[in-house]
Amino acid sequence: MSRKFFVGGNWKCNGTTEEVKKIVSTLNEAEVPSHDVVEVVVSPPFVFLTLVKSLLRSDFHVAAQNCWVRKGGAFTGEVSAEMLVNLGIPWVIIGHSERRALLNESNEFVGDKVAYALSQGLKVIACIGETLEQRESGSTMSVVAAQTKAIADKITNWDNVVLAYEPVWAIGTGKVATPAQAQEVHCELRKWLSENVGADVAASTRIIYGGSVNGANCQELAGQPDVDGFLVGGASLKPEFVDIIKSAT
Ligand SMILES: CCCS(=O)(=O)CCC(=O)O
Repeated sequence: MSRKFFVGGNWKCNGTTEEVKKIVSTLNEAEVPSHDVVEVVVSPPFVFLTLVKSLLRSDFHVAAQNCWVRKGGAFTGEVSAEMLVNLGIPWVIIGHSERRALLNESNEFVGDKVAYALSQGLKVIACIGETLEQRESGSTMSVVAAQTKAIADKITNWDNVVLAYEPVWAIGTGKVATPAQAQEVHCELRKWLSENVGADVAASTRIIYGGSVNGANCQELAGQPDVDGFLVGGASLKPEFVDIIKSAT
């Protein structure tokens, strides 16, 4: 089964109105493979979501960088899944390592959030990944399997889930996993899905890589059989994001 390549751009907490308009203009003018070949989603800060959605080309889509998902209303400062649906924002990133580490979002809480976001009609980029300490102790696969299990325990339909493997030690550090390291984890994750969820889900679920992807390393990473795309940080704010989109194989 072929899996459509997926390239997400996580702008994190960056940009002014003018800078956002400039990035969108660059994306709107870019010549990229058709949407049948690559699915492109950009994720601006909440405050720019509707502006980007209103200006972005129709074959690219917008994602929120998180959403609050618990019945009984959202905490001050949060944006609920329902609000994103109301605004016509189709995608949301959930479980990013920065939220897991800094806001203590547990595996179970992330699983609940993924399930609730899907139940509201959102499509989810679900992030998993190990820390440097966990990798150096040899527990990478047990960590990412536990994170994936916490999601699998709460959902039955994976059609609108993209799994994003983010080695925490590669985020914002300039350190990138080697293609072999990324392929090894992606392959093991697909095997875990096959053994614990089902062969069809394993074959169809996009597993994308995130962690210091740029225009120079994207081709080799994209050439790995179980790397189905990227979630790109800093480079997604630069024109080289177009080169990363073009790395779709
Ligand atoms: C899977 C999340 C990756 S991300 O969105 O944090 C980008 C990280 C980077 O490119 O440094």
